[in-house]
Amino acid sequence: MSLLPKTVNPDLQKERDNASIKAEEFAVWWHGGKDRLKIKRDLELHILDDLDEDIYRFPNLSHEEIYNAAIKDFIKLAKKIQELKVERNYDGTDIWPSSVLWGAMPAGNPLAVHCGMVIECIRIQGTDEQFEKFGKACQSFSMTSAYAQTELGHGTFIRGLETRADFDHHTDEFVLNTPTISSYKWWPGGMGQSANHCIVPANLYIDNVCKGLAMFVVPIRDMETHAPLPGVDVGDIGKRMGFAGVNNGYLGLKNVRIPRTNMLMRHSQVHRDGTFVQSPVSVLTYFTMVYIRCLIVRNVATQLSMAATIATRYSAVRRQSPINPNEPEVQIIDHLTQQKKLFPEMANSIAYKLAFTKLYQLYETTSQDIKHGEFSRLPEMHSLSCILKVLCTSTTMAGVDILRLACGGHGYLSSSNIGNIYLDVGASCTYEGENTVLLLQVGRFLMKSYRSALAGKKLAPTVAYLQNAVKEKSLCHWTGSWEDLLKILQIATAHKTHITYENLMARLKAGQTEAEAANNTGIELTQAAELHGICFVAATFLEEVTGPHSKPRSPALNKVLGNLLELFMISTVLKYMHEVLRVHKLSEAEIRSLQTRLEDSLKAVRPDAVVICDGFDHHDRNLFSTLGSYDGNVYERIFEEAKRCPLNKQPVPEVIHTHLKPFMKSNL
Ligand SMILES: CCCCCCCCCCCCCCCCCCCCCC(=O)SCCNC(=O)CCNC(=O)[C@H](O)C(C)(C)COP(=O)(O)OP(=O)(O)OC[C@H]1O[C@@H](n2cnc3c(N)ncnc32)[C@H](O)[C@@H]1OP(=O)(O)O
Ligand SMILES: Cc1cc2nc3c(=O)[nH]c(=O)nc-3n(C[C@H](O)[C@H](O)[C@H](O)COP(=O)(O)OP(=O)(O)OC[C@H]3O[C@@H](n4cnc5c(N)ncnc54)[C@H](O)[C@@H]3O)c2cc1C
Repeated sequence: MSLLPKTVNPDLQKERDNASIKAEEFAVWWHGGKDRLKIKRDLELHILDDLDEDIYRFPNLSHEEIYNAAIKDFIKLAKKIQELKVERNYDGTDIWPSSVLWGAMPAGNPLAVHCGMVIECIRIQGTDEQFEKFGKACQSFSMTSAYAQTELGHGTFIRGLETRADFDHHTDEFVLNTPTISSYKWWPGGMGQSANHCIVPANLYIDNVCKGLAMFVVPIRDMETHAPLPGVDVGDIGKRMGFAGVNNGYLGLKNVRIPRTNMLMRHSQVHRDGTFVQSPVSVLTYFTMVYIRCLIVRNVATQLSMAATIATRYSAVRRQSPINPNEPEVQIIDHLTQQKKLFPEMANSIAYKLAFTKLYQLYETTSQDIKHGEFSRLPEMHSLSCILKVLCTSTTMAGVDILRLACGGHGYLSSSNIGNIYLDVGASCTYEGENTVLLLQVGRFLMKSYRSALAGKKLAPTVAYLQNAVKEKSLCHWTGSWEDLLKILQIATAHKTHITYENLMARLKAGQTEAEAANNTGIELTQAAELHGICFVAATFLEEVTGPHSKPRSPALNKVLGNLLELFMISTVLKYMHEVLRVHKLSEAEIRSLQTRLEDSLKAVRPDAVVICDGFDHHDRNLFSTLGSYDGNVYERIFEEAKRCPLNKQPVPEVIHTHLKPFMKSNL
């Protein structure tokens, strides 16, 4: 019998009653309007309510059981979404790469890469005819696929990939091989047993001359029997730290033949006579990664808001220690240090979600440009998607752990679901470009931009601030306004960029090659990149709160957003104070006033913390947390989950009879 009360925990109810805004108003803003919020809720209602609950307890299952359950759940979801016939997600992205659906599959989704990455890859890299043939088959699931780029020996350094595709003039085919153990494809999501096709990036050879990287649609399993095709060695790579149901796989190819027309040929082509037509821009092969990096920002910001919701609701329900002796124990959310753990992470999730919206607009413009043969936005797009992917994933990984600590011992329970979120987010720091490697890419872009700024050339919009900041070595007058806080961060970034540039040049002058100098300047390049990203995120947040709004907001909601912005700006400037002080000598009194503002902003957020999290509007089934459900009946849920533990099924487990008792007896 369920112990769960039908009522909401009174402390949580009190929070909702006394807040300055209604959660609904925040939810409408957060989801970009009433219509979009409705799409999300309809989708959740349609897909979540009759899903099998057991998958949420997947830590109790074996690797194989998790995979089986994940496949079955995916099919249920897919059928329901097909019934709905919705095409766009609430944030304007395609319905398939949807963060709502992501949350519905807590052990991971063996066809996430198929839905989220491969379909877009075929759209970007394939011709319209190829999309008709392969893309549509993926959309309808008559074909299932994986994106098989990474090899056992190379993930980061794509130019080092060893898989080769040789053109056979006689048969009009490509012959694919992974000639060494290190060239085995390793890691692709869904490749183990789920996919019957792969997109394989491989080096293209014509008459034994390498033409560079191209992408090939390679059937790996029989369309009828699903058995591996001749020459294909495929399987699951074994348990990962997280991503339990994702079916990450390995793949070896030995003389596997595919028709020439299975090479994705939007940007480069091989004709029947073997003529090779080069892509107008070689890095277009990398553009699918740009797309996924954008989606990761949205996904991970959502995961941070999930963890923040769990920890904040729990902190409103949990009582521990009085603040004033002789008074009752307070809700732990009233301890100021607890607020410092919770609220900055709420603000971070908002900041990155807003940054995603801007990033995605740039992605859509850049994609349109590419279709029309215009490539000038690519470097900026690449740099921005890299830095936001890095900052959002690393901030979230650290933030989720802080939120876990904020839940004390119970945060460590598997049933809090924070551990699972942490492991998912941890993977995102590595996949789709390891974070340090991506920071170095951004550092490289900053060096180029700085050189252009020194030459008085026009810079790309997201680095345009460097131009002024280069001239303005410090702030003339410090008022401490949000605009000043942003400006000081920008000047600190320009300074960091400047000294990094100087050090790079000094190394070049001393005779180091460009590559050696870049390697030796790596630490500063990554630091400059991080600061640059922070400036973008801060500017976006500031613009949202103070700029002209497309949809009018109530003064109360504006105040709440202003409180969160204040917390974000002050926390950020304090975090990077060591860089700020290099360009502006803030006085002791000015620094103290920032500390006071930090404390005040926490207090300002406090009354609305629960409704802000309610406004993130996470369905209980997505959170699936004993600590974070809407009704706040924490202790009853923890108790119920303990009772469900498989070990408690019998009062005395078999192993006690067979081992522990005999051992105890032997020691009598
Ligand atoms: C029914 C329910 C349905 C539910 C559906 C539910 C669906 C739910 C879905 C939910 C949502 C989905 C969430 C995701 C989930 C994902 C899961 C996990 C996926 C993980 C997938 C992967 O993990 S897949 C492998 C990714 N693997 C990398 O990520 C390798 C990194 N490695 C590099 O990326 C390059 O290797 C590296 C370092 C740049 C050097 O490359 P390199 O050495 O060749 O190049 P250089 O450094 O020399 O650079 C030469 C010049 O190229 C420029 N440039 C470089 N890249 C450029 C680029 N991309 N665009 C433009 N320009 C670029 C550069 O800026 C230079 O420009 P310049 O010369 O002007 O300075
Ligand atoms: C959960 C998960 C899912 C994945 N899914 C897919 C998928 O679907 N398809 C796919 O193709 N791949 C997939 N991958 C692979 C993933 O893309 C790679 O692991 C990732 O790109 C990192 O590459 P790597 O493993 O070679 O790391 P490495 O590059 O070997 O990194 C190891 C260390 O070396 C450092 N390093 C490497 N190069 C440099 C450099 N140039 N400068 C400075 N430091 C450097 C890194 O910073 C890091 O500290 C997945 C990985 C994971 C973990």
